[in-house]
Amino acid sequence: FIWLPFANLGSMFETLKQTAFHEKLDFNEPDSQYSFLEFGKDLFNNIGQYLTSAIGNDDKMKIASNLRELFNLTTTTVAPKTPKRFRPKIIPVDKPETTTTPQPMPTVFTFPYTTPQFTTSTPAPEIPITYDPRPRFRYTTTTEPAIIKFVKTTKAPSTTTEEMETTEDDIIRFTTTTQRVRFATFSPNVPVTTTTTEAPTTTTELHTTTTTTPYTTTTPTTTTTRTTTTVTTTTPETSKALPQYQIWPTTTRPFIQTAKPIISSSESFIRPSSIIRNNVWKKVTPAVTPEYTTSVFFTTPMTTEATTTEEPVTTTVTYPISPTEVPFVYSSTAGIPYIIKARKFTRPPISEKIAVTSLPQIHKYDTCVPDQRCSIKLKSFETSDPLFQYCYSHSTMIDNSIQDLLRDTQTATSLPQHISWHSSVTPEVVQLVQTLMSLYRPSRCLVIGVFTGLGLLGVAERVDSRGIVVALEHPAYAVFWDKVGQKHARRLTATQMSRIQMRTSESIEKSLPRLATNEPNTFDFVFLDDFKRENYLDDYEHAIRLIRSGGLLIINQALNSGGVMSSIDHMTNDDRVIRNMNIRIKQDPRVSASLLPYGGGTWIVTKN
Ligand SMILES: C[S@@+](CC[C@H](N)C(=O)[O-])C[C@H]1O[C@@H](n2cnc3c(N)ncnc32)[C@H](O)[C@@H]1O
Repeated sequence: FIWLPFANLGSMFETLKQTAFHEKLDFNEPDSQYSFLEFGKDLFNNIGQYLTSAIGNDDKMKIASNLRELFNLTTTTVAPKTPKRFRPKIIPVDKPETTTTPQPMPTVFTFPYTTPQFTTSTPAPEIPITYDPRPRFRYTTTTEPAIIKFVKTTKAPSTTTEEMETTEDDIIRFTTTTQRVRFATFSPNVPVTTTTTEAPTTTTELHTTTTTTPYTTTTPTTTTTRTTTTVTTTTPETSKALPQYQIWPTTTRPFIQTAKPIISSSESFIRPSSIIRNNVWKKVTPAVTPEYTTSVFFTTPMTTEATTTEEPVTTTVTYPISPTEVPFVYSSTAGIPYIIKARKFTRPPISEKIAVTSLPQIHKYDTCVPDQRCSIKLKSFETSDPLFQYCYSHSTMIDNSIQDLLRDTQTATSLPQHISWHSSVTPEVVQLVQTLMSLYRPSRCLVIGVFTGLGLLGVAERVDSRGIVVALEHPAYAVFWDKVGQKHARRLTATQMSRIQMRTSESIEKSLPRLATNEPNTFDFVFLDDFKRENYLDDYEHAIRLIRSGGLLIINQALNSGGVMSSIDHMTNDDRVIRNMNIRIKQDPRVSASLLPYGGGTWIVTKN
């Protein structure tokens, strides 16, 4: 009674009455402790008004006590109400998470490290972390079925033979294409040297045969002369057709291919033997090798011309043409059929400009420049810093097939403008992933972002023999795995290959939350290497939900080429998101994590 507000006793009694009503207490019962409410309301109203106007607070308390005695009221403790139904705690989604706990001042050394000095011009304020811990998408379906893809490719050298009829008047012009690959060697304190290597070539040979067949009609005897030219194309084995180079020699310095192939053309003219008479291309068999697609175009109809000779003549002429990696065979005479061989997938026609601009730029690891976006090159592709080169070159060498895949990624065609082979994970990170995976052989692995599959194959090699590797990729970019990565997946055993579950039916923004909703806490290992860095914060949250306690998460490209250290004015959007993610990981009580300045910046995160 005395705890209630004292301003207006009348309304106070009204309130009590309401309470009693809600508690289902009958205040009209004479025995009820609330029975005074009904009769005393008006009386107390008057007393209340009097008290309010006439006396001070202390006196009010005394009077209240007297009134209690007067009406023989006992103070009873009312049991707290049990909540009628569960009310979930509402977590603010957009509010920034801030740490309010004051950090003790370090005495001996500073940890975590202080803000770098180079950002003094505009001190970077803390960027609010806006992340939504709830799944964005709710799906009722179960996990989508695994799509397991197998590739079967042949890599043996192949020879194809095409036969055609031709004539001496016809000048057959062969455009031969030489591929030269420039690549540079660089290592600590050694200037860049550029070497040019001739790519092994395909040889084409012409064998011309003329057969004259007599046949009898009327006098005189008529014979048909038919000239056949055989074009034999020999394609060397793919692996030999590409220049050999190594990324991680264990004993010598790193030797990195940095340039793309330059294609130059030369022409040679061949006049077939004078015996050849007929201008007829009789038969053209498309040369289909595993590496080539051949298109055959005919622009003239087949004709035969009969001439009179005494006896059949057979002659063979051989024209070796070398090099002809991508031969164009056609006639100088209009209307003569020609053959165009489509270019090999891994050998795109690359303009001189691209080849020249792709020569390596040597970056030394350095501090950032004030008033600019910070750009630090740390990847083995880019740095010539002695420390990093030493570390990278002394790391265990990744196997040849991963080097081959990297090389094919470098020369792969049809890369959209915004993707280059630089999007590929670096070999040193694949090495790091494999080393960590060897420690505890995870069973259920997830690779977010596949591209040509360098990381995916690295993971597939180390996954436990009973495990699986789920790989998420955008449908629009799945082509790189299909066309480049899968070719190299043949080095995996059939069981290793069958462990890869490629999911490319929807974008990561959809597939990852769905997976996190359906299969939380089930993955032993997650490799996050998404191209869309603006999703990194969300991806991190989903990845943490997916990983079991004790599981491992590796995040590639966590420094965004140093951009995360820029002052706020010079940050790109991606820099901001990755910086927020880094802050989030630093503050995340669920994990224990280390950020290494290795590759493009690598997070090693374990879930507690
Ligand atoms: C940096 S690359 C991954 C490199 C790869 N981990 C490797 O081992 O070389 C990023 C990949 O994420 C994919 N990606 C980007 N945005 C995506 C999205 N929204 N959904 C699905 N995949 C996406 C891109 O297609 C690209 O292949």
